[in-house]
Amino acid sequence: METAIRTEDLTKSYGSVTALAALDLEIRRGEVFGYIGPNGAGKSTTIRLLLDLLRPTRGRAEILGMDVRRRGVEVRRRIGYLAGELALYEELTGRELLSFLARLRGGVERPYVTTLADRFGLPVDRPIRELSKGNKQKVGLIQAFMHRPDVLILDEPTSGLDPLLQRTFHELVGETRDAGATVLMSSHVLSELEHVADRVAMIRAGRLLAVEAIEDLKRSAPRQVAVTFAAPVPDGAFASLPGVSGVDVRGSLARFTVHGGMDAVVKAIAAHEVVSLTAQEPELEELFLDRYEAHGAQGGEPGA
Ligand SMILES: Nc1ncnc2c1ncn2[C@@H]1O[C@H](COP(=O)(O)OP(=O)(O)OP(=O)(O)O)[C@@H](O)[C@H]1O
Repeated sequence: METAIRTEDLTKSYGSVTALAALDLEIRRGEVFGYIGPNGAGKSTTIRLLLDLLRPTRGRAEILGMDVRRRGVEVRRRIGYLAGELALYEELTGRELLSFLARLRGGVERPYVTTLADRFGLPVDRPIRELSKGNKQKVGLIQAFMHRPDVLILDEPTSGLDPLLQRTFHELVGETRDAGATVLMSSHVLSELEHVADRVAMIRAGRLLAVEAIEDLKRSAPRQVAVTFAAPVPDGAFASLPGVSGVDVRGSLARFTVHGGMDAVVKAIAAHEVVSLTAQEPELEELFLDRYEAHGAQGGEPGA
């Protein structure tokens, strides 16, 4: 397995406040990695340490095998970065700013910049200062993607984007991953990541709680099943099946919860004539929140 981003014992303290505590993270090449946590959890701190915009109190970070402190210039050439708080040259138009940044970077294909601007529907000829938050975010996203970097590090990329544009963004992330790039993106809500991320790390109060594959989260999550049969089924029909709980059979309508694989359930259902069936996907957000609560933490801010 090739590693795109690795941190070892990465720690940042501000006086007695530990913004990030001993983070060990390994992000594979070619994966989309979500980084989620509530406000103040330490997401931006991690990202700023990776970009070498902050100096760690302890520990180190590597991108594409290069130490981010010692080889910062080389590292930055290979990455695209979207800051959580954008600072753009307000007097320039989007087109002017993007050409300026493209010249600074070098190696940018102009037609690709135009394609990205068209995809996001950026009004390229208006001064940045006149743009809405969402339109400014588009400029930030385009400059992060335009040189087709090997690694993208995006702090709250969907902030300010409407649902349609979020989809455009997700499609772009998918294509970029398929082309072999690695994407690290932060968010404070899982629903923004679940359609696009391969794995998700949860951070809270500066500490990494868990790293999970979205697929595993979904697979292990309980599903609510409701089946309407053509004729009444026996009361105890599904109670003894593996992973089934909370069975409620009323005449021809059966409801229950399934944990794990659905195979035995589907086969048992198929023994009867089925009129309709729904199996509700769980809200992953809730699953995550359950886990947060299990850790007993309340707020996102680290303790002193
Ligand atoms: N310069 C600083 N001085 C003191 N404390 C700081 C400083 N920068 C960040 N912190 C603290 O570090 C913690 C982590 O902040 P960080 O910005 O990384 O959180 P975040 O997860 O990105 O949150 P958000 O979703 O609100 O952006 C917070 O408690 C914050 O108050």
